[in-house]
Amino acid sequence: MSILTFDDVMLSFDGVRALDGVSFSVDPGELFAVIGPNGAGKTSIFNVLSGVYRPQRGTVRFDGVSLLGRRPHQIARLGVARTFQNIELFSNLTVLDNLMLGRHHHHPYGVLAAFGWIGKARRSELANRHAVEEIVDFLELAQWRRHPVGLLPYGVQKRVELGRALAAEPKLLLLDEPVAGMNQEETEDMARFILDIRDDLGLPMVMVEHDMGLVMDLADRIMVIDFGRPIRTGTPTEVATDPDVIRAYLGEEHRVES
Ligand SMILES: Nc1ncnc2c1ncn2[C@@H]1O[C@H](COP(=O)(O)OP(=O)(O)OP(=O)(O)O)[C@@H](O)[C@H]1O
Repeated sequence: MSILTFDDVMLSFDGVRALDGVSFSVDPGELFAVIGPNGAGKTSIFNVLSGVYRPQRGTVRFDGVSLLGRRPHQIARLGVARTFQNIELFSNLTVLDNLMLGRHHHHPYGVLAAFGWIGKARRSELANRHAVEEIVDFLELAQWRRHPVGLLPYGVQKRVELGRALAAEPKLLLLDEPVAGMNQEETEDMARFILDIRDDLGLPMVMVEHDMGLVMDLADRIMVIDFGRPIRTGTPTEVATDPDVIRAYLGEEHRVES
């Protein structure tokens, strides 16, 4: 039983077809990657998934409910968390405070305090702090926990952003070019954390990424798209040896000998 299904999704802007009959599904615990050349429609898939764009045709279902017509914050509340190509954190706030903000929908104390339930609010705050400290340990952020995010190296900031997404305790994680702009060491660290998220937390992920090596190494399955249409969906080996994929996108140098 899939956790996410995209079925025959069509999205166009003034006659430009960004997505033209895209279908795929993601299984529980699966790391599913979407690759394709510039303008192929990768970001559009994420924007449909997170409620930014509404497709003209097709269905999108997550955990048994339709996502179409829902606003981004409603989709987030259903358990879909996202990281962004450009870091979206509060650079003046510390790592801990940014992670706490990732738990905002676990923060009932505005209302509780208004009714005088301060004790309960305090317990909720402690539970949130505890959850955030677990993420700090998991992503090896302890040495920076009280540093303002804006002063940290780029690769660490991207890791904090991943932590902010995890802080929401999502059921599905969308990773938008998680290693874009990273050096090799930062890329290897991020790859390790992505694998830990899948293997230790069992969290399903959809990843859009240009770094072909990373996608081939990490993903369980890959969908290759071009001009808004899926060319091939399969395991890394199946995709890398598919003649249509090689012709359309990968180039001979990426061919996996089998
Ligand atoms: N808001 C928009 N208005 C008009 N056209 C758009 C809009 N968003 C996307 N498109 C068009 O849809 C197509 C797919 O774009 P999309 O950004 O999804 O591709 P992409 O694969 O993410 O590209 P990149 O790798 O460059 O980020 C492109 O032709 C793009 O110009």
